[in-house]
Amino acid sequence: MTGIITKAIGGLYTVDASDGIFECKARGIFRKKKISPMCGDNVIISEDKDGCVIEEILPRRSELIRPPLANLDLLVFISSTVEPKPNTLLLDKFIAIAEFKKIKPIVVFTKVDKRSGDELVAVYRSVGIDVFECDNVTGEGSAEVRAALQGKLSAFTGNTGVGKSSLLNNMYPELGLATGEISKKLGRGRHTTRHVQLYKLEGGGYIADTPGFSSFDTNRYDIIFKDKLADCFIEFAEYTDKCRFPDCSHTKEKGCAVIEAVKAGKIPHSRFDSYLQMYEDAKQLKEWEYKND
Ligand SMILES: Nc1nc2c(ncn2[C@@H]2O[C@H](COP(=O)(O)OP(=O)(O)OP(=O)(O)O)[C@@H](O)[C@H]2O)c(=O)[nH]1
Ligand SMILES: [Zn+2]
Repeated sequence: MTGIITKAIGGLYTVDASDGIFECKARGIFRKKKISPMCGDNVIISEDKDGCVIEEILPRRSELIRPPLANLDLLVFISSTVEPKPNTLLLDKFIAIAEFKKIKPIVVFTKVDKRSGDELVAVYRSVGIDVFECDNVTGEGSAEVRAALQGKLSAFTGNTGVGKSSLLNNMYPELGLATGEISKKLGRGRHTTRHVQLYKLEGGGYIADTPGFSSFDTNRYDIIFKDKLADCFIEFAEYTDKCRFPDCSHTKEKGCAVIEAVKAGKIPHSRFDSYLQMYEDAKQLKEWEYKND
């Protein structure tokens, strides 16, 4: 039987399989190989008189270590247009990390009833990122986000107060009804538990409750090597091979095609500013400090 791990606590795994939900232990072989099953893992399980066992972990599409989560398809970044104020540097940091991890980033601007998100939306759309606008008071925009999440494994992140819970409640009223305070829990700023958990969505897909992941504290997660950073800004791709110097850092060089594109208005200034800032941060770090796990 195959299934997906929806909870992993103390060596006990909850697996959602076609035949139902099973509590499983892992084969000792995993410990020997130093791999441990994670939430989001697709696994093959077997059942005997002693209970259920995870026999095999299928290849991962993506992998996050903190929080431990496999096969995440989408990282959804929620940002308010007003209060708390949008912070493009933090947003770009998270988008870059998602790109680095081969997870698709999605951006949602909330509170558009109070302030238009048009300018921000234009920036991210021009880059080629999927962007949504939501007014969580009326629920406008939530159906579009929900449709984008259908059939995927997604995680939400965003500063406290941006409207994560409100959006989740608008998108999945059934989740709230079925499980009480779940959607509030999913959106909470300060997590009380340390465990990742997946919630199954009606119509297919899962949402990850990722403790500690909801605040924009990127430094605690991953830092991208400076020579890999440009690849994480997807709109740079069509210019980087046109730079005069093959080892161009795209920060100040003569004949840098990326800088030319910024000047010509083809790459948004705010994105380039974020790149420069992140490049500076990456330069400060010694190699052993990187945790590109
Ligand atoms: N006007 C307006 N208010 C909103 C919108 N979305 C959320 N709010 C309000 O903003 C406040 C914070 O919303 P929450 O949904 O609790 O935000 P959160 O991101 O879940 O916050 P944490 O749980 O602290 O992480 C609440 O008072 C909401 O009513 C919106 O689109 N428009
Ligand atoms: Zn360059």
